[in-house]
Amino acid sequence: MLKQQVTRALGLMSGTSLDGVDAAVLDTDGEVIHGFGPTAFRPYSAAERAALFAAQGLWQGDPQVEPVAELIETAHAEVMARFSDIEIVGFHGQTLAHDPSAGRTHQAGSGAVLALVSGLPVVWDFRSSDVHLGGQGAPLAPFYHFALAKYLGATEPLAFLNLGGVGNLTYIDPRHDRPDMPGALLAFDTGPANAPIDDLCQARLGQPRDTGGVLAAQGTADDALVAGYLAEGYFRRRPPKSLDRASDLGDRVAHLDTPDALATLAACAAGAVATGYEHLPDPPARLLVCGGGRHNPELMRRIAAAVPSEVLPVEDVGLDGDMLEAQAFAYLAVRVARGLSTSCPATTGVAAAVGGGQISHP
Ligand SMILES: Nc1ncnc2c1ncn2[C@@H]1O[C@H](COP(=O)(O)OP(=O)(O)OP(=O)(O)O)[C@@H](O)[C@H]1O
Ligand SMILES: CC(=O)N[C@H]1[C@@H]2OC[C@@H](O2)[C@@H](O)[C@@H]1O[C@H](C)C(=O)O
Repeated sequence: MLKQQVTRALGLMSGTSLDGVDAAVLDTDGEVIHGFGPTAFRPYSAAERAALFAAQGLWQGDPQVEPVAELIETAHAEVMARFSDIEIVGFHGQTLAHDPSAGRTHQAGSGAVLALVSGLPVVWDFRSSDVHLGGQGAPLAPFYHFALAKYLGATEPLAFLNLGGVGNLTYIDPRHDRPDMPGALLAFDTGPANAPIDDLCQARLGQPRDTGGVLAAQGTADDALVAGYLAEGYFRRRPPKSLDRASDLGDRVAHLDTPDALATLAACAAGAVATGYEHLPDPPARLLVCGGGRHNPELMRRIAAAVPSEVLPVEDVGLDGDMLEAQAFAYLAVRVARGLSTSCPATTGVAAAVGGGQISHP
């Protein structure tokens, strides 16, 4: 087991938006953040994206997974080769399927292969033990968000919002000493965020996203559709709770023209965040936003209008919003190596604080 020492860890994240592999170096002992290192992004080609999209819903053991896992491992090996002086790697893999109610989650790609390729210890399969113990298996970034709140010197509750393919919200009370203490954290997936927007753009326009939210800004949201959607079970259910990439939002907006459909999807994503606030102990003064959705001004405008917090991209407090999740898996890798927990009842609903992930050595 790793001793309590500052370790240079590389985190690798390939998220539900299927845009590419984020890679970021973090210096940490698994508790305190000591510094941030270099970062890299390795985009998926259109063909790789299409293969990952087609593989959504596949479980471990399906023969169709093998070529997709190879694609994922190759892309990650390429980006790992750009780094030096790394001591340990946190490899998230690519979520292909997620059904915590059945105790199952699937992050494709083998950390054992990457350990052999890189010659480094690789921590991976972060979510399985959590779902085996009755947890949602997600979100896992909250323990890192807690460490970031300490790093920022926060003394009052604040929240982080990640706007990836799916959105997730973490409420932090930094007056607590440890992330797994009751009251220190509350976290959950808010709802679909960029994934339905990207899928609609891909299907109708052959482009991967609504860059800058330009099209959504030209449309009018169908407020009745948004209100009906947000009245449904998931949004009302108390956390912990998590989501798969899949949603039926594309079908729901199929009758709308493209700008109106995109405005409606942005309103659903923003409304899901605002509805999520109903589950927080108190509205935090500041909502710090990371993930690709913060590059979409239309999404950010709608969130700022819908929540009683100051809404800021994490860059406003000196962090890197494109690399925060990759840093999170660097942080969690060091925690796993030190035998520390990576989730707790308030973040995933797991029965007790648990450390996820297995370690593969070269
Ligand atoms: N300039 C931009 N304008 C609009 N949207 C953007 C822009 N840049 C990125 N995005 C959106 O952000 C997405 C990528 O976000 P991010 O990398 O945070 O997601 P992810 O980590 O893959 O997902 P998750 O957090 O759900 O695992 C893109 O797919 C796109 O929808
Ligand atoms: C099953 C899965 O991969 N979930 C992702 C997804 O993308 C965003 C949201 O849904 C979050 O719950 C999680 O990722 C981040 C990194 C997390 O675990 O914190």
